[in-house]
Amino acid sequence: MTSTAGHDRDDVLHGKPPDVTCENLVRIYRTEGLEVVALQGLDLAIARGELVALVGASGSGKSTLLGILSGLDVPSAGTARVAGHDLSGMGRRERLAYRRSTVGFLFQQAASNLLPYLTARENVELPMVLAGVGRREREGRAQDTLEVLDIAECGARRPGELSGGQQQRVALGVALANRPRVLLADEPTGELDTRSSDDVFEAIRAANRDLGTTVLVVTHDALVSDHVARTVGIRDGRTSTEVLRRTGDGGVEHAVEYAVLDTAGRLQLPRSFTANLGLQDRVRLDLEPDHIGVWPSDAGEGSGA
Ligand SMILES: Nc1ncnc2c1ncn2[C@@H]1O[C@H](COP(=O)(O)OP(=O)(O)OP(=O)(O)O)[C@@H](O)[C@H]1O
Repeated sequence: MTSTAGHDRDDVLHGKPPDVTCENLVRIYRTEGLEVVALQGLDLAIARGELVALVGASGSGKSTLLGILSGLDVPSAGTARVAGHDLSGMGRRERLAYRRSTVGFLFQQAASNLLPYLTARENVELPMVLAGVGRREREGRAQDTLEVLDIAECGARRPGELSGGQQQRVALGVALANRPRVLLADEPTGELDTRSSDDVFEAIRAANRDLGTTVLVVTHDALVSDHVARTVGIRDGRTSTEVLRRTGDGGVEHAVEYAVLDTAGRLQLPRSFTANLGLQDRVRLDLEPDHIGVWPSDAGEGSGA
């Protein structure tokens, strides 16, 4: 078992300080007298320079988490920190600066937010113009960005003259223009065919590798979630599982699925396990020298192991 919160999980964080830290994050929506607990004590740590996929069923809290990390929403309780910013304590000015330069965003239909009368290059330069970056620096950075994302040949074309995948990569260039520490992507390949998805995911990987951008990508796309070193599963507003992939000797990839043990010692047992053994309400735990046994409450003493 492994946990993702805190600063001492070297196997997950590779010894680097985290860029994203959520501890016991809670978000409660109150509408018409009803309370929805969208995040219920979520823990997550993402190291600087990591690329992490976040997966989970509809309603599990993924968009709520991205809303908080993007600085649009604030948690009801718990802490969220991104690149040194405490997201619950930011004033208006810090929040604006945070959204402008610390985080970048890429959405499913990001391409539709490109300005149609500007070329790809001008679209990428626009956030730098707004941030007051000088012309020479702007042009150099736009060129670098287009090259890293493999769309340099599209620089002079307008969005209407580009494929869906190319448009999405230009949108990624816009998100990266001011060199954010962290990129938050919400279903960035959701609307694309396999080939274009591949290109967009490769561009995200290139940003992570060549620009050092820390990436959190929410996805239903197995092409993405099965090809990152770390996939975090979220269930009922908590991180519940993690799949870590390592390439071993001979280039063979190993994927190991872990349950997440949070800072309070809680873990979520997979539904298939609890259903299979009829576990509900309460279970009996036995501490063994190297593992913990979990039995149905009505199982006889000393069973199992
Ligand atoms: N503004 C809101 N007001 C009330 N409840 C909300 C609001 N936004 C989300 N919720 C509820 O919070 C829970 C988590 O929703 P969220 O949108 O974060 O899930 P999600 O994992 O992103 O789902 P999807 O994959 O469908 O986008 C759901 O029960 C949802 O109905």
